[in-house]
This record gives sequence, C-alpha cells and structure tokens, in this order.
Amino acid sequence: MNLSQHLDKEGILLSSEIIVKLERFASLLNEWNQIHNLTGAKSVDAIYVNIVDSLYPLTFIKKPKTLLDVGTGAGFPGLVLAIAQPDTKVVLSEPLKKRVSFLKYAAIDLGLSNVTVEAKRVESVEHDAFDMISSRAVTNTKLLLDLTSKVSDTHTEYLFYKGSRVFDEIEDVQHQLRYDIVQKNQRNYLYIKTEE
Ligand SMILES: C[S@@+](CC[C@H](N)C(=O)[O-])C[C@H]1O[C@@H](n2cnc3c(N)ncnc32)[C@H](O)[C@@H]1O
Repeated sequence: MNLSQHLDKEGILLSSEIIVKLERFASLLNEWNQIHNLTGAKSVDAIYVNIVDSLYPLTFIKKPKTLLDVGTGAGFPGLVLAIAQPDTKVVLSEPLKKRVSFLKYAAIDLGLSNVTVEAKRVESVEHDAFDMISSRAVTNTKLLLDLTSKVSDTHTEYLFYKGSRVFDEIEDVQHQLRYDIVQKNQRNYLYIKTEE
C-alpha cells in the first residue's frame, strides 16, 4: 500500500502537496537511518505506519496554533504533524544530537518554515504557553505534565500517544482532568482537553 492509500483508509484527508512531503520525509529518514540508527522503523513501509500513527489524531483534535512536541526523536509525531499542518507553529524538543541533526536537516529540506528545533530537554524550553503539547514514547503522563508545567496554562491541551498503561497513568494524575482516550489497535491516544 502506498502512503496515500494508508491515509485514505484511516480517513486522514491531506492535500497531494503534503502527501508528497510526507513521502519525501519517509525516504530521507530511511536513508539517514541506514547510517545513524535513528529509529526502530527500518523500512519505508514501517515509517509509513509511524506516519499514520502520528497523524490519526487529526481526525479528532481541535487544530492548535502552537504545538510543542516532547522528545520528537526521528520525527514522530511532532515533525510529521508539522508537515501536515503548515499553519501550526511547531517546536520540537529533543536533546539527542544525532536526532537533532536529522530533524534540522529534514525541516530545511522540506521547506518547513513552521518548525523550530530546541536541542534540549523539555524542562529547559522557554516559551509562552502552547495551545497543545504532544508526546509519544517518552515518559508517563504525570511526569509529562510536570515537565511541561512552565510552558502550559489552563488553555493548553495535551495529546499523548500511549499504550495499555494509559489507564493506570491517568489514575496517577491528581488534577481533575477532562479527557478522552481514543483507542485504535494497540494505540491509546490520550487527549486532555481544556475546561469548556
Ligand atoms: C523512545 S524515543 C521516542 C521518540 C519519538 N517520540 C517516537 O515516538 O518515535 C524517546 C525520545 O525522548 C527524548 N527525551 C528523553 N527525555 C526527554 C526530555 N526530558 N525532554 C525532551 N526529550 C526527551 C529522547 O532523547 C528520545 O529521542
């Protein structure tokens, strides 16, 4: 299946210009990965699966004007969301040098003027409160909320890509949160919303 078919199957609607950029991203990451070992996704097809996982929340979230992605690694989900949402200003927080080099290279190659890479741990990022904070496979929900407390406020929404532990993790969070858990295969998307 090509990327367009993967996206169609999940109801993720994107322009052909954006799909071309996502394909280019997959091919760049696949090339770099042969040498620098940036991700466990070892083929273009495996990268497509991660792209679809990153983008599926576009079918249910309110699109933010500003987004912080914590621990972007080789690009999931932050860089992929930035490609798909050129009107969102996206900050990628990633301390690991070789991953930072790839993220910066890809952002320039793909002409992503909406992306800034912060080559540091998220607790050192200084910025006004973000509309949305995302993270996949970095740490538990409570710690993510703590580490991002200085770059969030009562209007900030969170989108955490989780597995089965999400149900225990949400019990560990003391605050009264309004949230949805959207389940898709093994993935649980934890979408913490602001008060209405
Ligand atoms: C398992 S990888 C996941 C990468 C990517 N999010 C994904 O799902 O493919 C975790 C990443 O989080 C980064 N990381 C760990 N602690 C962090 C912190 N405090 N702030 C920002 N990034 C962090 C690591 O350098 C690593 O690249």
